[in-house]
This record gives sequence, C-alpha cells and structure tokens, in this order.
Amino acid sequence: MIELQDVTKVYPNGVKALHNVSVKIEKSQFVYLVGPSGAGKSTFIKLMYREEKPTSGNIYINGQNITRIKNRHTPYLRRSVGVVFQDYKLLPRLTSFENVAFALEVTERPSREIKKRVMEVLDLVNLKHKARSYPHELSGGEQQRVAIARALVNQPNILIADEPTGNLDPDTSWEIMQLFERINMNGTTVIMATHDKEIVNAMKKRVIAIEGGRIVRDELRGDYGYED
Ligand SMILES: Nc1ncnc2c1ncn2[C@@H]1O[C@H](COP(=O)(O)OP(=O)(O)OP(=O)(O)O)[C@@H](O)[C@H]1O
Repeated sequence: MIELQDVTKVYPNGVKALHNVSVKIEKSQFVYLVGPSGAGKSTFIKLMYREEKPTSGNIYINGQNITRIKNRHTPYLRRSVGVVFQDYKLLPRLTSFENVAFALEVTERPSREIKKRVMEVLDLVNLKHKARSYPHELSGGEQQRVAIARALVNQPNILIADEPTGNLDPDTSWEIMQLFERINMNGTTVIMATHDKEIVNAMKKRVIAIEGGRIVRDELRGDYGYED
C-alpha cells in the first residue's frame, strides 16, 4: 500500500537527506520511524504527502505513483493521507469544529451532513464538548486531538505523524498513543516519526531506523534502540 523504490532526496542547498531508500509498508501496519536528529525522518514523511518531491526514485501510495501525479491532483492524495504535526498547526481564529470542518473536502454537501461528520470525528477523539473552543482555550493534548480529528475527517487509510507527542507530557503522550492504536485497529495504516523511547519500547510495533538518510534497521516488533 506504501512503497518507496530507490528514493533519493537532495535539497536545493545540496543536503542529501535520503539515499536510495526502498521500503514497503503494508495496509494496516503501525510503523515507528526512529533515528538521530537530522537523519531524514521528516523528509521521509514529507515525501509521503507530497510536501517535498524526491530527486529520484518512485513512491507508490495506494497503488498510485505519486511522483508522477500533477500538482493539481495533490489534494486527492491528501484525502487518503492524513497528517499530524508536533506543533498541531491549528488555525488560531477557528474553533475546534471549524478547524475540522475546514479540512473536510466538501462538494456541495448539505451543512447538516458536514456537521454530522465533524461531530463524529470530534467524538472519536473525545472532544465533542470542546467543539466551540478556540485552540488557545485547549490544553496541548486537546489541541493535538483536534489536529488528529482534522487528519481523519476525510477518512484517510493512512495516518502519518511527525513527532506528535514531542510537545506533550508523558501522560498526555500515552493518551495520544492509545488514540493512534485505536485508529490503527480500525484498519488505518499509522506511520509515526518519534524520539520517544518509552513509547516505542512499550508498543512493540514495526520500527524502521534511519541514519544519515539510509534505513539501517527494520524490525517487525522492534525497540527504539538509542539512548536519548
Ligand atoms: N528544506 C530543507 N532544505 C535543506 N535542507 C533540509 C531541509 N529540510 C531538511 N534538511 C536537511 O536534511 C537532513 C534531514 O532532515 P530531516 O528534517 O528529514 O531530519 P529528521 O530525522 O526529521 O530530524 P529531527 O529528528 O531533528 O526532526 C538534515 O541534514 C536537514 O538539515
């Protein structure tokens, strides 16, 4: 369902962030991307939702070669790939409800249908009661749950997250992980870049380690494997 074939990414300043990376991720897998700072994890993630394009190689998402699609088709790709960031990236002047609704791809759908879908995903992240709150009125964990609801509103079959617990305390991080686990149990592929050793070691999922732009380890029930 996700396949990188011999992918290399060189940024315009000459930094080679990924070197000939080839990997397959099956449907409904849960994958941690680990590795030292600057290893290429964020670059790997950005390539999957076409925030960056590879310099060479091919990337298949749900059978489609996304290195070949036209820029105007990127929004279609983003319906099947939800993204969550470390710093939430909510729009500050919109409520939780509006942040989620804004992401919903609407093609002349009646407003009651939009409302139903948005409330469904807010319910999934246990935040129905904060639908009218603005981001600054929410805790970090709540903001991240709104961001997860936003990532899920178009029912993507892949959820990618770049250090989603990076700004959260350990208890809140565990709540977010339980949510990811629940989303994964419903069949969504989850790929998460993280520096959180405790989480990776406790969850026993597939671990792909990247160092210097290369995959150096790939284990089905792996450990974090670094000391930080
Ligand atoms: N837009 C960019 N332009 C130039 N170089 C970049 C750009 N983005 C990242 N890099 C470089 O590419 C390399 C890989 O960076 P990347 O952000 O993918 O690493 P990372 O593993 O996610 O690191 P971290 O754990 O610190 O987030 C680094 O050397 C980084 O400085």
